[in-house]
Amino acid sequence: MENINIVIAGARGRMGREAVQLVQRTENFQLAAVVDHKNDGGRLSDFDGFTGIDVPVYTNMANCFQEIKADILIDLTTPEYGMLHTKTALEYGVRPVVGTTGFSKDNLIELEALCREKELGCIIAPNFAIGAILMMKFAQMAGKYFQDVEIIELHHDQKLDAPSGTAVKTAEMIADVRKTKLQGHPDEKETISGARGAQFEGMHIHSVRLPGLIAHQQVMFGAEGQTLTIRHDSYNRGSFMSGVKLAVDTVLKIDTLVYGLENILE
Ligand SMILES: NC(=O)C1=CN([C@@H]2O[C@H](COP(=O)(O)OP(=O)(O)OC[C@H]3O[C@@H](n4cnc5c(N)ncnc54)[C@H](O)[C@@H]3O)[C@@H](O)[C@H]2O)C=CC1
Ligand SMILES: O=C(O)C1=N[C@H](C(=O)O)C[C@H](O)C1
Repeated sequence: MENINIVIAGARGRMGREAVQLVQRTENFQLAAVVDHKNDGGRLSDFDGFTGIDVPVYTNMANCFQEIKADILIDLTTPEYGMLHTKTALEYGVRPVVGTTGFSKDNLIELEALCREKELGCIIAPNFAIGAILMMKFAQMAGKYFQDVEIIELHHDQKLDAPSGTAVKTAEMIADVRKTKLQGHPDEKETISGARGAQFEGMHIHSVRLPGLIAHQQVMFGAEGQTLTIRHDSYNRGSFMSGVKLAVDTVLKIDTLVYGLENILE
């Protein structure tokens, strides 16, 4: 089995640390470098928690790809930098696996075109947890039969984006099959702004942020005399890693943009 050379952006973050561990313990995965917002020219081992992981740190993605042979970029940063990193990777012939959430529709359209132009694969996965993918697929199945749905996503209070990428993706998947409906009473009024949450094609999305939580989502459907609740819980960030591995293995074999792990799960 040939080695796969991987660069991780955001390696010192909550997800990045877990991804470094995944790469370290996977036989043919090789950590080539990391991209951080500080310590350019340093080594990852300079930072707490990375003893013995002696790879270079870059603050500039283009400089990194000019000096390092890489097959894959794993990006776990912020939407602004994630987009820049993903475009730079594709420009340098490196295939991105992106877990960073908060990309806009326009971002996805731009990246799809760039993948086509470069004939390179790129996987953008709002959620790498297999259970979360199933939750989204089950919610999509239910959305065909229930027009009334509310999405409640619950995350740790250090999360920057709301609603979560998973909630947006879930709403998009349901919208693909659901007959459009503006939910709730036509005359309903928020006496405190935001009480009914965000709206996506008439569906409501509610974002809960609390210390103690990791990543959770429940999709509630209602109809005459019944409700259906589909829920997924990630209790630790290890829950995302089998999906990251699947994405790395798969992105090498494709030459288009894939948005959502459900599209590659067999
Ligand atoms: N797809 C999935 O399954 C999951 C996705 N996420 C997403 O991953 C992203 C990161 O989440 P966390 O690890 O919780 O956040 P975090 O805040 O712990 O980590 C982000 C890291 O990115 C680094 N960073 C910021 N700007 C940078 C730059 N210009 N260059 C390089 N590194 C930079 C920060 O220093 C930090 O170490 C978020 O967008 C989050 O929504 C999180 C969990 C699961
Ligand atoms: O920031 C997080 O933690 C998570 N982000 C992703 C999202 O926005 O959906 C995936 C997971 O929910 C954890």
